[in-house]
Amino acid sequence: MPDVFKRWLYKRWLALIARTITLCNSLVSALFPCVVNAMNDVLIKLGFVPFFAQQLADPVVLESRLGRVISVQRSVAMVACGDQRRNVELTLNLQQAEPVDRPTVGDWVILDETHTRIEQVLERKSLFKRIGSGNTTQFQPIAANIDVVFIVSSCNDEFKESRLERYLALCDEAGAIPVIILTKVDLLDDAGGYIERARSVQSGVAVEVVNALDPSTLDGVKGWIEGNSTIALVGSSGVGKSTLLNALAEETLAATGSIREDDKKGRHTTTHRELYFLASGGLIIDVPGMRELRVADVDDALGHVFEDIEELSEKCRFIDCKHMNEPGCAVLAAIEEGRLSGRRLASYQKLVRENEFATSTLAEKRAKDRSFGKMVKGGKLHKEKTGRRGPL
Ligand SMILES: Nc1nc2c(ncn2[C@@H]2O[C@H](COP(=O)(O)OP(=O)(O)OP(=O)(O)O)[C@@H](O)[C@H]2O)c(=O)[nH]1
Ligand SMILES: [Zn+2]
Repeated sequence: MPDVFKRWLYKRWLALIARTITLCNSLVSALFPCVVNAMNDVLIKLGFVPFFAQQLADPVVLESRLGRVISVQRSVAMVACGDQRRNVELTLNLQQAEPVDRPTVGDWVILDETHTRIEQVLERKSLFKRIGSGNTTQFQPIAANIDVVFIVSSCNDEFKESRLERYLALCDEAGAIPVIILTKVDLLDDAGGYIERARSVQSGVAVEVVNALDPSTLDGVKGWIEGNSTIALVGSSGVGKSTLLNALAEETLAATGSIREDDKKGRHTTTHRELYFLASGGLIIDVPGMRELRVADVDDALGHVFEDIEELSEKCRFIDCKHMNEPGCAVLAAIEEGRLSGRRLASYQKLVRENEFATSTLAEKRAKDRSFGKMVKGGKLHKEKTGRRGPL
């Protein structure tokens, strides 16, 4: 399928999702007027859709105790609740939950009756997550309930195909639509080479090119912000995420900082994740540049991002071909003939290895946690029984 057609399909797909959401909203209003009274404009501007309404049995919760997480600092979260912003604590249960189950930016949450604590996190419709940095093998949630991810990269030495492939795999796993945004196009005579390279990282992926300092170049990017959709801005420090956010918002919402001249790296100006509201509609989560972006559970996602390699490997002589030096390897033949780059195969193999290792470590950990949970439960049960026996 030609790339232009795939990009067109992506845009149509986004428009279809927006229309479906509007249609669902109308259906819910016709069928459940009380729910919809509560699903007022404010909630809808916060990105509320029927997917979340279905999880709430009590309309009172909808009216007064539902909120969207704007930012989280340790055990305190800033939550948009109606027209107000509240600093609320996480309950002890949530503080002790697995990191991935704790509230994160973009989550819909239910507060307790005093509006001082988060009681529950609603099921997410999407979640961008990575394996946390350091020695951990736990998922760290980055942004929840996002529709589109702007993967930002600049037209200079920072640009790396392998980094984009990693972001694309995480985005696919998250269940969001990826758009690669190339910034700093004003510093080049011709950005054609960067555009070509960006398009080569996933068949049909959308690529937009901007000078984030010049609002007149942003029409293509704005086309991806439909209604009250939520967008996550990800990419290395210094690529211009906060600059782009400010330009889209037409006001200074986030601080920006200069980059180092020698290696074009940023200075990690943005230090925490935060959800911002655009006056024109739409919500944007600015994510600080992440030094490490480890993947897990991206088996299917790698199949989508590296569709070309997976298609070629079906023609390899051996079904378990690793494309190292096996005879009859269709992938190596494609490299030999210049139809595939060696860099892309190396990047694919690296991600496959990393994914296999991290996914099996996670599975082991989950199994251990389950058996530990059973042991604790067993012990508690025993105590309760002993307690009840009392006088014996
Ligand atoms: N010439 C030019 N400079 C840009 C562009 N986008 C951003 N910059 C500059 O690049 C520098 C870094 O921009 P930021 O917006 O702070 O980058 P960031 O991605 O938010 O960085 P972190 O907050 O550290 O993650 C600033 O000096 C911006 O003015 C662009 O399109 N063209
Ligand atoms: Zn092969």
